[in-house]
Amino acid sequence: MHKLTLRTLILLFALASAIATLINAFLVTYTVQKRALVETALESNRAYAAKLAEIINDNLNSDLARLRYSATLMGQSFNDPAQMAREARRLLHQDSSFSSLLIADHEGVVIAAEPADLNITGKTLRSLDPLVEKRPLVSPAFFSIAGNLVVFLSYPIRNDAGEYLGVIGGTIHLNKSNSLHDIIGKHFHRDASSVYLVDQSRRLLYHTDPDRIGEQINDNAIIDAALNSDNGTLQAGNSQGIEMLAGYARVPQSQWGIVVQQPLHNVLSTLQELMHRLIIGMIPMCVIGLSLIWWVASRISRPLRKLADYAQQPDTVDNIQRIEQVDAGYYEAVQLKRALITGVRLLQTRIGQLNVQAQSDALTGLANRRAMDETLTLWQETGRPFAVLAADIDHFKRINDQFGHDVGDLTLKSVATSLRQCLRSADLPCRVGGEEFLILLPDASLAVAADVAERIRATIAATPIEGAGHVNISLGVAHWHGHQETQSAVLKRADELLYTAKRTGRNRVVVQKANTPMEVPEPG
Ligand SMILES: Nc1nc2c(ncn2[C@@H]2O[C@H](COP(=O)(O)OP(=O)(O)OP(=O)(O)O)[C@@H](O)[C@H]2O)c(=O)[nH]1
Repeated sequence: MHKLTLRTLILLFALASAIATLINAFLVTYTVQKRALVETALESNRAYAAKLAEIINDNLNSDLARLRYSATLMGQSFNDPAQMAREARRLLHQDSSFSSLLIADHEGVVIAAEPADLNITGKTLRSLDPLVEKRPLVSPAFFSIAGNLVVFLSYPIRNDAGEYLGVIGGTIHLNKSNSLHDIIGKHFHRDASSVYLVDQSRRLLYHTDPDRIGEQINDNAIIDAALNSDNGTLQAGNSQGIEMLAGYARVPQSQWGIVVQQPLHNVLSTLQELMHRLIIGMIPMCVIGLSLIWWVASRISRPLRKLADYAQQPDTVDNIQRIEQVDAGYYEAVQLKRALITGVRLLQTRIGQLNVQAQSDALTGLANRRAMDETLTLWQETGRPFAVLAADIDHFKRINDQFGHDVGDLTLKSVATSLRQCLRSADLPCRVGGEEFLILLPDASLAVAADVAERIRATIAATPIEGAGHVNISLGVAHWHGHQETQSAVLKRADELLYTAKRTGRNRVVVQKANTPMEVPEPG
């Protein structure tokens, strides 16, 4: 049997739709939120990088401005080493921008340096670019004469006649606390993000992780972008292969690049947390929704289910009543119910007709032997007492022979009509042979049965038949005495009594003697 019910189908469909809708909503929400978060993170990193680049640039410009002031003074007293040393000391201690100060002549030989313990006076500068360029410069990172990783800010010294005399420069020690650390470190305070500053040669001047300062980084798309455009954003893998959301900007004065970045997974973790909460929050509504669908599905399917069940038992006696009691509730079920009632009625009527046909004699419409046997079986089971009349038309052969078979048939029908007229509705007249009849009289005593038999005999004798005139009938009357004898015994006895009636002159009734069930009158 097919187990898939309408309710299950509705539920499965509703469940599938709900799941598909939720997944779709979930995916759309996730995608839109992810894009928004990524774009926001990228833009915020870019803005922060641009701001840092601007501050660093301003800082470098103000450092160079201080060097210019000192260079102007030194241009006037370049031949006075003591004066130059004083100016270098003053400048170094003016603020904490530089880690050291030095003045070199036009060949790059250090003629004064602060702090004095650097011991580099008389040595030649490592980076000779300032001497070649003869303009204010910010160098890439390099290892100084003193062995420190530094950047060198320099300004040319000229006398009043504009003659180039040498250079004054300040170093920023990248591995020690310095102004860049102050600027970037002070402003930067967001979790899981990192910021770094690279020079033109891709060397780290500052990094959130101090151990990485001085490291040269090749093959990094974010650094490429930072060194080659003013500012922008990029989602790319870093040198460790971690996907990063980076904002970058270039420091115009030094052509350094500053990068602010955070791992993509870090940005998305908040979104995942959000989606997790979304799912948890949706569960109660899902449960309520599905319960509602379950209830509605039950309401929709209940009448159809009942109608389907009842449709499987169309010939059950009270089926129509049960179908009528189904609360259909909506148009389709109402129509189905009506159609089912009509169909079942039709079927039952037809079955009834077939039953009648199967149990009745086609010529007379009386019950046939099968119907009689069924009735007797029922009475046997219930112990219902009855009397039997065995009847036979007298000289019926002659009617056939004399008037033809059609008149014979007419005679049989007429006798059947007379039998019905003489009987109660509970009595059962049966045609069991050609012109032989058995009449069962339930709950009738022998005396009553004898009266009925006589009434039948007289009625038939008095009823003229078209084409045949009057016919007579002989009857034997027996009574069943209950379970001490079989039903076939009482039928046989009635038959024998009929035989007696025939033998003793026909057109008569012979009745079983009272209280002698097994005693049958001898033929006279
Ligand atoms: N017309 C007609 N005749 C039938 C039918 N069935 C049986 N018969 C005839 O009924 C006749 C019965 O004749 P018999 O058994 O000799 O009995 P009877 O002539 O009635 O004589 P008794 O019973 O001794 O009075 C036969 O001629 C059958 O052919 C039927 O359905 N229609």
